Amino acid sequence: MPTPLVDDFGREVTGVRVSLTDRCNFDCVYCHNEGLGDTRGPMDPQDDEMSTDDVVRFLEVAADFGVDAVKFTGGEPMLRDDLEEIIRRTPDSMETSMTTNGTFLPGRAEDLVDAGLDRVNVSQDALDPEAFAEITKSGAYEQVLEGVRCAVDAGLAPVKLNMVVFEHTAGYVEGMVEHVAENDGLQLQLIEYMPELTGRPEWNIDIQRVHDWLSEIAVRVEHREMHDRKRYYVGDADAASAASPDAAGLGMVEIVDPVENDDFCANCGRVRVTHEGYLKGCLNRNDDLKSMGEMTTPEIREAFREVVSDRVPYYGEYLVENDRGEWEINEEYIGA
Ligand SMILES: Nc1nc2c(ncn2[C@@H]2O[C@H](COP(=O)(O)OP(=O)(O)OP(=O)(O)O)[C@@H](O)[C@H]2O)c(=O)[nH]1
Ligand SMILES: C[S@@+](CC[C@H](N)C(=O)[O-])C[C@H]1O[C@@H](n2cnc3c(N)ncnc32)[C@H](O)[C@@H]1O
Ligand code: SF4
Ligand code: SF4
Repeated sequence: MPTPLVDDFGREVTGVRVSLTDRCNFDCVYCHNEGLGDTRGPMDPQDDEMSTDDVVRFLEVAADFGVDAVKFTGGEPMLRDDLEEIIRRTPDSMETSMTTNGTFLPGRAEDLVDAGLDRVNVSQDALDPEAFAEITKSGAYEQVLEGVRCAVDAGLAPVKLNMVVFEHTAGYVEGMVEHVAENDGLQLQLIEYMPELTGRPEWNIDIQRVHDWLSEIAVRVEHREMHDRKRYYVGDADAASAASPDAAGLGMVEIVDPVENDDFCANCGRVRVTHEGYLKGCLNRNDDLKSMGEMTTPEIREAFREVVSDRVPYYGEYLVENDRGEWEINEEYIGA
């Protein structure tokens, strides 16, 4: 296995997140679209998207640089008809996962597994059709639940449910935690609402309150190496001694809390790729986009080395805290 590249802050790059499209059939009120703004627009395939061959060539280079995991995302990655082919052609050395809104999983989940998909995260912000409709601007609640069932049936358990915690969803957190504790094959990922790219800071809620509550009810707590994320195991205390964290009665709840969190950024080892084929060192930045040119293998290699060498932690380096406790751009990077 090749040795991963390391950036100037000692962070090994072991994962890539590839946005396959910025099209989407939802219009979630909070959507950061992986840092690229609005998903609204035509739903048909667009000329600006990387071709199947481009994506595969990129993944081959990443694998040569020791990257061992890829996450396909978007927009809605399942709007790509060639998704199965991309997954089939992903290097075997990589763990292959996808984050999706779930609507297209019915009828396709098995094909994705056959193609080599290892894991899936499905966004589900509430167990309430009305709240779901208000957040996603879609009426596809039942379709998403069916999508989750199909993913479990196709062998993708544990399926991670992604829930953004913000003003509209705070009241549904407890119900979602119970839901994953009571149902085998599900895990929950509570994502702190990130206002950096969407505006609306008034929707923030204090994620520390969720940590505190989970610490009280959890039977076990772990730290994940990536981002130093906390994982809480909740449910039947007797199940705590069970060998598998997915044992019946024990649900795993992971918190993704990147906002103003320099520990999170200090443990961030993933490079991003936009649907148009630009490399990006950080979700929150658009001033570090790097073209891969015509996407030949040598050009991709060169751009990959450059993006890694230019990566900096967003909180703690790109943004620094001033005397008043406010985060401001480190002047080193202004106009960089
Ligand atoms: N700022 C920031 N946010 C992140 C990062 N990784 C994940 N997130 C947030 O968490 C959301 C969900 O991430 P996913 O792509 O579903 O999965 P993941 O948690 O990153 O990865 P797995 O746990 O391996 O499936 C992202 O869309 C972001 O909002 C990161 O590196 N930086
Ligand atoms: C941009 S979506 C793309 C994949 C797919 N369309 C989906 O919704 O799962 C990836 C993840 O980002 C999360 N997300 C989007 N905007 C966010 C924000 N402002 N803060 C935190 N998470 C956000 C979504 O909930 C989703 O889980
Ligand atoms: S489904 Fe995903 S990409 Fe689409 S609007 Fe919602 S969060 Fe954004
Ligand atoms: S540096 Fe921080 S904000 Fe940027 S992608 Fe990594 S964890 Fe997210």
